[in-house]
Amino acid sequence: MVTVIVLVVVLLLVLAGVAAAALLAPRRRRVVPPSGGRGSTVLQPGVDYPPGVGDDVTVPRDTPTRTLEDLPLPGVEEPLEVDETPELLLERPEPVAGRLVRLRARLSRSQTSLGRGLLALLSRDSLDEDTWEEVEDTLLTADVGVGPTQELVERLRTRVRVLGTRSPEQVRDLLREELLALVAPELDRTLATTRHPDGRPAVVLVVGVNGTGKTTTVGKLARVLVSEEKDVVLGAADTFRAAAAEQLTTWGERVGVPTVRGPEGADPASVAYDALEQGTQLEADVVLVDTAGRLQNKVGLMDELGKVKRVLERKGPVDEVLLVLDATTGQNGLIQARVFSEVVAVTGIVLTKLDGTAKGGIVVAVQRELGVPVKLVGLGEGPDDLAPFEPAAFVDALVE
Ligand SMILES: Nc1nc2c(ncn2[C@@H]2O[C@H](COP(=O)(O)OP(=O)(O)OP(=O)(O)O)[C@@H](O)[C@H]2O)c(=O)[nH]1
Repeated sequence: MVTVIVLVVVLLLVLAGVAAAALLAPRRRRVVPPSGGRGSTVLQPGVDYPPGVGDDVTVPRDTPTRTLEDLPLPGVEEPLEVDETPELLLERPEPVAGRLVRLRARLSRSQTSLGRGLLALLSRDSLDEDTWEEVEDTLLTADVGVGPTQELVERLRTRVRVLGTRSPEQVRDLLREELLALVAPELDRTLATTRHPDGRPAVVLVVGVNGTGKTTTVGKLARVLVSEEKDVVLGAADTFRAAAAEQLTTWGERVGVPTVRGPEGADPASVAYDALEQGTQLEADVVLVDTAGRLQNKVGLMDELGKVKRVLERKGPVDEVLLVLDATTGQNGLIQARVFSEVVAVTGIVLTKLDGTAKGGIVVAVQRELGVPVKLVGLGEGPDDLAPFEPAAFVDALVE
């Protein structure tokens, strides 16, 4: 009997406790916003959900009333917010095919002394030692480099001897063949810009000394990729120079490509990583990362570049490391190339400002130096003045 009374009392106490808890608990329906992006905005009681106990029900007068479509659905990930330029205002980049042909006039104009100079020398009736020395000087002046120059002169000497009398056409063909061999047409110059099967975008890291044209090249390359119908995301990891991020954003906006940037002086590696994250979320094909122009003798800065690469590699290997070299700096460019290749494994070279120098021979020298192909050439300041490097078209422009 006593046991029954105790059980009844315990039961009554439990019921009373439950009732009290139900009365005291705030009647608030929690709406959990999806993480990140627009979903992280603060939800307003009375706007987004019915006000509960303890909620401030006074809604600011200027709070926009949200429609049903605006409300985030539970469990539905919202897309990342990307500023988009209206379709009508976007520029249409020029197709890539045949660009080098369009820019050929510029190339041949700047390389007159190399191409025409050699043709004139080799067309002389008798090729004495002085003439061969002039041939050698012409090649060296154009930055072909000592080794390749000696090789070429040797081969030309042999072939001219075999030919005997030569027609201008024969001389041209001979020179074209030999210069082409020197430019190594067999090298693979394709750019790795295809999304990986696991959905990861291709990552292209662009490095080089300041002023060589890195930011401009990233902007131009974005246009090349857009013209190939690729989805691109830009990473402004040049946090050293504030204007660089601005410059890159403008390049992107012109063709509707988003740019990820950080505050001035931010860690470049974290900006690069964020760009890759966004690229992945937006299902982009390629993420192009611009880096700060850094002097090759600043060990700390070079370390920083290594860090950018390592951080990107947490998601998978970096697909391309493009080293931007200014063709007008000649041998100095070679020194830079050597230093950069020690820090990051360079996969391709972009030779800029070839329109403003007679030193086109640097193509040969830098490929020899690094064992890496020149993949792109800059031939002007215009937005579409970047062309894939085509050895045959390049040599034709020299000897035409
Ligand atoms: N003529 C010519 N000028 C070029 C070419 N490429 C780049 N430039 C110019 O070179 C200058 C420097 O280019 P940037 O892209 O700002 O150089 P950067 O390497 O990014 O410089 P930092 O951001 O300081 O590291 C700009 O005035 C470009 O217009 C080219 O192929 N031909």
